[in-house]
Amino acid sequence: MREQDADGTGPRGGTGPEGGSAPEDAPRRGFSRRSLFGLAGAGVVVGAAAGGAVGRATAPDNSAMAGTVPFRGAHQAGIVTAAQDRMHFVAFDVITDSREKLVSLLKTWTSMAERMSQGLQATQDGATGSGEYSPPDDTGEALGLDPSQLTITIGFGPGLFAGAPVTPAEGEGRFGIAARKPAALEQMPRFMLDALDPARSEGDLCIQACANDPQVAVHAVRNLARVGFGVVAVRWSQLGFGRTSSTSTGQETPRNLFGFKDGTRNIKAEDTDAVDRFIWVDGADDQPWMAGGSYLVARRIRMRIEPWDRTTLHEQERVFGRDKGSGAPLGQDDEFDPLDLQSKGPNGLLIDEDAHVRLASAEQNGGIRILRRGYNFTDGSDGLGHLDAGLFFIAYCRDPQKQFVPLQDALSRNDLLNEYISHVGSAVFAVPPGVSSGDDYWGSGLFA
Ligand SMILES: C=CC1=C(C)c2cc3[nH]c(cc4nc(cc5[nH]c(cc1n2)c(C)c5CCC(=O)O)C(CCC(=O)O)=C4C)c(C)c3C=C
Ligand SMILES: [Fe+2]
Repeated sequence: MREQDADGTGPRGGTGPEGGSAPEDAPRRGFSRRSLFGLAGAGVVVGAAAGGAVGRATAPDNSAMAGTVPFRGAHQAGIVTAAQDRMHFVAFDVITDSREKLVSLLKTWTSMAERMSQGLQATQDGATGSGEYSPPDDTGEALGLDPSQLTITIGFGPGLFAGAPVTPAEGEGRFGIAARKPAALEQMPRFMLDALDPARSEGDLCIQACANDPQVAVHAVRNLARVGFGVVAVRWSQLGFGRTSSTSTGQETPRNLFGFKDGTRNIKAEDTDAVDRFIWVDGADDQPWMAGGSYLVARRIRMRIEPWDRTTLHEQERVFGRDKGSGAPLGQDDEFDPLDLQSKGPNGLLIDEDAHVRLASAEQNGGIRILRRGYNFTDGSDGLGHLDAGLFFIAYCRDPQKQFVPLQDALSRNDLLNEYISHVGSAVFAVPPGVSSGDDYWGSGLFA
């Protein structure tokens, strides 16, 4: 992150705020301590892969640190963007009833998010430019760090549309937008075995910051939260340290904390038919302001790693229906071999009737698919001698009621995985389309 940009228009050599900049266009940053480590890390991964050893699928290489992801476009970044290695997710309560203050914050956030995605400080004055007698405009912990493919994605929760109006307004609700609430934006129903903690659930707004450097993601969330003082309050937040799915065919499939490859049959950005069909909202679906947007479902899923670690390999593979080493469907050889749900061995179905992949498959669910973009987490201890570890599951879909809800309903009833997991947090957000040119801002269509 550069200390200050000279003209406020974007990074040197970049394509400006409209086009964003591709990784190749990113500003050259010299050899900081961090980028030397990045190069060394890349070397190790390449070397290991060439030797046939098991490398770290999610290790960031130098280009992953230096690159920027375009902020503007028809869709927000951070959805079909190749999943970065780190995440900081935060849900906010809006604590004002002033529509004007909320809109003003959304405009400020848009400008800051665009700058930070470009590897710039949150504002032009930054950490040191607003004089000795004012609090710095940027908190400073990302100074000297690379952009790290930071993406910042915003979502609007159901609560934003609700509440009694303070002053009579067009569409009712506390911000006059109740009539614009999409039908798809309903809180999740209660699923079987849900053990939800209200303090880790719901929220009026969310920010998903993903990057290949954890400090870059945390810096982004922290600075947005900082300027939201008096308008928003942090309700809950979650750090994620390793992606649990691939969203691009160019990415190696990572592993979750149960040690299994996760994301093999995820929707990939290159499959544009599936992306259009299952992720992006169409203008005719419901509320026109959501055209080009999507819906985000977040589930904090605790994974009982201690009993899992005492379970035999055979049982672990039966639970998922896949081979632990290769990731292949049981009965097949390679990770990407087709899932044959009918194939039988001497003891019956090779993929158990209640195996996770069977119950979650499109074949078993009327063709439904979702985009998975989750992260591993460990958050200290549960106070009972266990690690509080799990998967912060993030799904993007065109209509959560028609995609996530039936899928999770089926899983919650019969999934063999249920013995080892527990859903402890839940939230849903409408993710508006991307920001276009000029003065456009996050949610402009909703507040127009
Ligand atoms: C409601 C949706 C899903 C939840 C919740 C969920 C939790 C969950 N999943 C794993 C690990 C794996 N999931 C895999 C596949 C898979 N999972 C879902 C959906 C949910 N998972 C889908 C739609 C699929 C794809 C099914 C298919 O079509 O084959 C896999 C296998 C590899 C892969 O394809 O990704 C693993 C492994 C965990 C650990 C977990 C909760 C903690
Ligand atoms: Fe899954």
